[in-house]
This record gives sequence, C-alpha cells and structure tokens, in this order.
Amino acid sequence: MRHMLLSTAAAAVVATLEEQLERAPWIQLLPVPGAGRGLFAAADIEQGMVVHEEAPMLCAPSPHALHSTCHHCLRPLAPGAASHHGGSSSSSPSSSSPSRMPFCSPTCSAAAQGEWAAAAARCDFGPLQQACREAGEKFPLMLARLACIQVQQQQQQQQDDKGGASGRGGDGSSARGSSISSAEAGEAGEAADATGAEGPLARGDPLTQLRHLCFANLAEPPPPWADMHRLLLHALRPLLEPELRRQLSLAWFCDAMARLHLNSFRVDTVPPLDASDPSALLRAAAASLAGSASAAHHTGSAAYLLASLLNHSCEPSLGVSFPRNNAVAAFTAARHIARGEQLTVSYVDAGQGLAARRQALAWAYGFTCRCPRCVEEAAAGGQ
Ligand SMILES: C[S@@+](CC[C@H](N)C(=O)[O-])C[C@H]1O[C@@H](n2cnc3c(N)ncnc32)[C@H](O)[C@@H]1O
Repeated sequence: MRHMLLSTAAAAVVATLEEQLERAPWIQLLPVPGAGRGLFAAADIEQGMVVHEEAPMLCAPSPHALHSTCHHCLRPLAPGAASHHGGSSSSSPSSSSPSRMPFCSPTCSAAAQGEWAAAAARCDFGPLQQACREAGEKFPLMLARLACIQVQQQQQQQQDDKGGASGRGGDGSSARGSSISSAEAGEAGEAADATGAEGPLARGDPLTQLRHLCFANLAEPPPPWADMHRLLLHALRPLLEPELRRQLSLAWFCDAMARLHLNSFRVDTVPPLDASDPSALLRAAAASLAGSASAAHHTGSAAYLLASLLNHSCEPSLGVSFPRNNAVAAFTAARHIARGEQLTVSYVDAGQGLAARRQALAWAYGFTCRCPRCVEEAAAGGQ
C-alpha cells in the first residue's frame, strides 16, 4: 500500500520519505477517504511520546523577523548578541542592506553558505522582503531560498563533473549534508541523524521537490502573486541563467505558493532574554504563566516532508513544538493513541468555536472538518 501511494510522488523524494518511514516504524502512510493521504499509528503510542521529529525540507525567516532570527535554523537571536553574518562578500549588498543575513552560530553560517547563502549573497532581496512585509506574505521568501539552493546545487554538480566527483558519497549528496539538524548536532554534540541529517533537499532537483506536497487547484491565483513573482525574478537577476529563468515561470511560482500555503508550519520559538533589561525576566515569566503561545515568537515558516502528510483534527492526537528552539519540529502524543488511529494536528487555533474553526479551515484549506468534536458541536447547534 505504501509503495502504491508513494509511486505518485517525485522519484527523488520517494527514497527520502521511505527512509523517514523506515526510521519510524510506528508511523504508517495510508489513504484517507475524502482527504488524500494521512499518517496512522502502526502501534499503540503512549501520551507524551515524541512520535516524530523532523528538520524542514525548506524554511525561511518571517519577513518581520529578518534581523532577529538565524536565517538558517530560525533560532531567535539574543538582542545585542554577536551574530555571524553572511552576505558580506565583496559582491554582496552593503552591510545596511536587508539582504545581509544573520546566523546564530558559525556552524549555521557555514551550513547556509554550503547550501544557499553564497548564492543569496549575490542578490538584493530588499524589495521582495518589503513587499512580503506589507502584504503579510511569507512564502515568496521560501521560494527565493529554494531558487538559491537550486543554483548552488547546480554549481556543485558542475564542479563535481569537472573534478570527477572525488571524495563524494555515492549519490553525490554527502558534501551537501549541512542541514539544520547536522548544524544543530555540531553545536550541541547530538547524533547527526536524529532528524534526517542529510536533509531531504540533498537529493534531486530542488525546484521540483515541492511536488511531493499536496496541492489545491486555484481557479485564479491571487493577483499579488504575479507582483511577488516579478520581484522574485528581479532579486534573482544575478543568478538567472536562461534555463533557470525558464524554470522559474509564473506557473511554477503559483504551484509552489499553493503547496506552501497548504503545507507549511509556523515556527514558534522562545526569544532569548535580554540580560541588560531586568524587566525582561518578569515579562517572560508573566508570558509563560499566561500560556506558552503568548511567550512564543513567530520566527519563520517551514515545510516538512513527512509531517506535511498529517491531516487536521480539532481534537488532534499530536501536539507540535520546537524543542530545540529552531525549525526542527517535534510531534508529541497529546494522549494515548491506539494502533490504527490517525495521527493528526490542528491546523487552526483549536480554542476557537465551531463556526470560526470551520471558516478558517474552509478558507485556508478547502475542507469541512468532520472530526468527532465538530460533529458533536454541530449536533448541539454550536457556534
Ligand atoms: C497538509 S495536507 C495533509 C496531507 C494530505 N491529506 C495529502 O494527501 O497530502 C492538507 C490537506 O489535506 C486535506 N485534509 C487535511 N485534513 C483534513 C480533514 N480533517 N478533512 C478533510 N480533508 C483534510 C485537505 O485537502 C488539506 O488541504
């Protein structure tokens, strides 16, 4: 069954998704009538168990947090702390340019340089970032990142072809194994493969990898997307070889935007305390007493390969958190989950009433939730 479903996904992604499922034999991928595919418990799972932990296939900081977030792992930066800037080569924009990218550590800076930041440093993303801030749109910045990954992978490939690919892994991916998880492991001394050290984008053509994620047909893409696409191409001008220009069509952009809208997670982290501000401790304590959501800081958005297959429930079996305070997501059993039960997360604020939840789900995801809570509340005439 698993193979039958996976055969619909891009071949380059299949191996990595299968690897993730092989590493988590308590998770099963199955069809869900009326909802495409979904993940299920293949064994009884105790409350509190971390069912899955995953580094993102693609992430980017929020347009509102560009100066306060590590651009590689989305960890919030301590106010006033030394950051490890990228984009400072002679070909990069000036230090006051919005394209100058802070990183939380030399490890993240080096990993980013190896994956995307060297290409990004040749571009000026200022106008695109500004437009995203004004429109409340974040996904064009993820697509800018994706284009930079593509450019660097192609350059690496060309170098390998010239140099005979000496010293590389069999699939040519080992030199690019500088994902968030391995950078994190370098910092914290943890096992590099805990969350898929290589990173799913280490293989295949990055621009087509998003095709694994589910898609909604848009009758008409929102008009601002054409403007965002134009600004993206403008920013990427220094990198645009004719072949890349052809690939980054408006149709590609709208397809990728639609997939990111349906599949991305908001990354909420906890901001570090400002040691020079004594009232910061009190504010943080008050926020944490008021609930972790208000203490959290939205540092960016991330798309995950396996976790994108989690369907929604207003009574989700999994909670989502970011225990490393970066974009590595953990999915924890919110209660006992019986073997065969679907693994779900809540796509919306589950504290809202029935009508608000239904409206948000219909508008953003195009379905009406029929989880037991919705059915019960609807029967009771709930709003
Ligand atoms: C992030 S994807 C989840 C994985 C998706 N089912 C797949 O096959 O790839 C989100 C989409 O799944 C579907 N979906 C998720 N939860 C659902 C639910 N409770 N009822 C109906 N459809 C759901 C909707 O089409 C939604 O836009």
